[in-house]
Amino acid sequence: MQDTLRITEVFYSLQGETRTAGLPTVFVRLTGCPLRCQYCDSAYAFSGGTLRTLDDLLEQVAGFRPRYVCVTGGEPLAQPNVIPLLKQLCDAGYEVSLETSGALDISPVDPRVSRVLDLKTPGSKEAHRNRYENVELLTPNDQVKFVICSREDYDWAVSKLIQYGLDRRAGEVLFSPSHHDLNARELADWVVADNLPVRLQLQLHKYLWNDEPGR
Ligand SMILES: C[S@@+](CC[C@H](N)C(=O)[O-])C[C@H]1O[C@@H](n2cnc3c(N)ncnc32)[C@H](O)[C@@H]1O
Ligand SMILES: Nc1nc2[nH]cc(C(=O)O)c2c(=O)[nH]1
Ligand code: SF4
Ligand SMILES: [Mg+2]
Repeated sequence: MQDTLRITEVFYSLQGETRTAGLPTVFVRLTGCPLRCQYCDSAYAFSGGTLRTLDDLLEQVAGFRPRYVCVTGGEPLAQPNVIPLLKQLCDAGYEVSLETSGALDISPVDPRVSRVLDLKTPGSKEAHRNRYENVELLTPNDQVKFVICSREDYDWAVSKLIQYGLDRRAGEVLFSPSHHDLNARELADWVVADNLPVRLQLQLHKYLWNDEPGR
């Protein structure tokens, strides 16, 4: 029996988030997540999916001839075989990123991967799942993201930014409005008023393609 992963979708699109926003990227979305963030835009990946071998997945990714590959979900780290997948994607020469809730240990991830650690805010209703040991492991190749639902979430994110010196640990600190919960302009004005060392992130794919799966 070959190593397998449960996969919801593999698609080629423009990266809508993070430091590679706007760049053509292959997305590999793993099925299943132990969290239930109030705002989750990918709930269709909680169940279902198809069991795929690593070889089969690597071959499909190669068919797009990408430079960038983003492994997301669901929660990718909930499937142990994501670790060899990430290594093999790096070995194949792609620039690989991993989107993770940060509820699971990020230490086994290949150091060539840019880990995008989402620190869950109180507004997500899953902040109790944050594994703060992960914060100590961040390097300049990694990114930290806060998805912000309200002014209370913003104040909480600023307190974590200061408490952990996140802008010095990670290569990027991203503040993203929770789509439907918070107006992007309001968040932009707060970031400027407070002169924060963070990047406002808008989900480009939602402006381009609304909320369609596979885009
Ligand atoms: C769908 S999750 C999958 C990866 C992983 N489970 C996680 O939470 O990082 C990918 C990213 O989308 C963000 N996201 C989900 N729903 C969102 C929304 N309504 N508005 C803004 N960002 C959202 C998540 O917070 C996370 O940073
Ligand atoms: N275009 C596009 N960019 C993305 N970046 C992160 C995504 C995700 O769902 O994790 C995503 C997505 O679903 N689509
Ligand atoms: S951890 Fe990620 S996939 Fe899971 S519910 Fe939260 S946003 Fe959705
Ligand atoms: Mg998405």
